[in-house]
Amino acid sequence: MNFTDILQACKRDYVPFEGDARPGRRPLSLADFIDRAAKDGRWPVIAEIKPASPTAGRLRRIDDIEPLARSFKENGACGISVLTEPRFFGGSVESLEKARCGLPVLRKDFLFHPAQIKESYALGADSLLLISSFFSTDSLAGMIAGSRSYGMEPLVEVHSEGDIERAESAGASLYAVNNRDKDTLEVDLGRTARLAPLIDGTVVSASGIETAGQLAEALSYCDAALIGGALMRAPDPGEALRSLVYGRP
Ligand SMILES: O=C(O)c1ccccc1NCC(=O)[C@H](O)[C@H](O)COP(=O)(O)O
Repeated sequence: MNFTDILQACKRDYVPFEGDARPGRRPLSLADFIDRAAKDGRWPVIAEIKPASPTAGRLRRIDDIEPLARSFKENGACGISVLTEPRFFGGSVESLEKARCGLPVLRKDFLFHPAQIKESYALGADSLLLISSFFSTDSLAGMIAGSRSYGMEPLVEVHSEGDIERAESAGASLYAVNNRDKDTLEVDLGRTARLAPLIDGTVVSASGIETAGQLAEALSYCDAALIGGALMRAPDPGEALRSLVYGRP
């Protein structure tokens, strides 16, 4: 089950959003919260809520998202990433609203359709993930512009130099280097070291970061890190986050 398989399944399951966008909400800026954390002397970490994953299976039973999100905020997170894909990640779109706690909430999903931008805004997201390789340059530019029309700066995920070129041409400013291979799903933290220096913008290193040493290494190339599995597997996810955010090796 690789990225392409998951995307195809998401396309098959997709029901177009026809709800109301509930205009008037001003999304929070992930880049601003990343800067703020760095200025406060915290390691900027986006804490991810991920009940399950294709590589790990069931990670954590989460009966109540709200206290988990609050504990991530209290323990120094600069943002909350919420997996909303149900079949492979055990997520739900309702979790976005529940995760709102004064930090920017990222909708982490395999998004592909322009209507999903309005949907993400309506559901309470402050940002949304766009995986560069899923789009042509023109369609990615359209998705980025569409997100900005709702005040959301999308996090554009790259896996290769080609993905970076497409994202730059499409006008991205907030990037995630995903250390997980799209085909094999293997993690290579060296990808952050190779790709982050090629990017002009705010850069987040995502996937496979488990220890304070790995976080420090990632942050020597990037502005922030996105961590899911290591927090979901911990007996106390807030405490695990705290030791990463404040416990510099
Ligand atoms: O997490 C997976 O197993 C996975 C498999 C296939 C496609 C995507 C996958 N994860 C999505 C993510 O990008 C991660 O949840 C995120 O970067 C956090 O990674 P981690 O800290 O390794 O849980």
